[in-house]
Amino acid sequence: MSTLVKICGLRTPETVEAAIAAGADMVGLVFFPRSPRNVSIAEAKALRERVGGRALVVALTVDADDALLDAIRDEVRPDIIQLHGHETPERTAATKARTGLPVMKAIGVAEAGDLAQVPAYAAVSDRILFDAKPPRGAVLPGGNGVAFDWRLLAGLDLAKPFMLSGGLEPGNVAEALRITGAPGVDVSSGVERAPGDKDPERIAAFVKAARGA
Ligand SMILES: O=C(O)c1ccccc1NCC(=O)[C@H](O)[C@H](O)COP(=O)(O)O
Repeated sequence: MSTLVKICGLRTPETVEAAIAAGADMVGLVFFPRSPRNVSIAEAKALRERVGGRALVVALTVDADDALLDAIRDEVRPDIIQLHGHETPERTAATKARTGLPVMKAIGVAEAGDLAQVPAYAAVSDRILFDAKPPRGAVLPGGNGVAFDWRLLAGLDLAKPFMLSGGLEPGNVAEALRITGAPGVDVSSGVERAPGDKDPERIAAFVKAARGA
């Protein structure tokens, strides 16, 4: 089966079009004001309308309150909510129930022990996203361009679909897929010229490399 590809942190119509033209399955919109990839509700709504049904729209939130979740659900109408903060399994389940949308919970990985929490989240999530834990002192909980040891996921037996992220780029995604056997990959920094500035050529190269793996 073809590898699922998510391009995260898109902010402009041009880069949304580049991701779709490259064949991305999912486009991620970041709702986190401290991120250089942050979008307002109004900007996200316009991007969402542009995407139409050509890709799945993922709304990325970080410990969002109910008001923000409601605004995203009602105005942006994403296909999936990504939870990238310290949401507990209970909060993850409540978010799914409140929004009525599939939920993808991000789990930060640095060592094998970090995987102990996976069953609790897999029970209440539709999909798991394995990402590198942010480096000490990082401002962002994700989108840091840092990889973790992919061998930690080798042989993973998970009843839910999952995606791999963290430090992926056109030049290493095939190797990451070979080691992890992940059914999907997610990238942000690895397809940028600078934080928040996506490069259409790198987006195309990334999708091609992931699909060729
Ligand atoms: O990308 C951001 O700015 C961001 C901000 C706050 C929370 C999460 C964020 N990104 C999460 C993602 O899904 C990224 O695609 C993932 O962490 C991989 O990022 P990268 O290592 O830069 O490819």
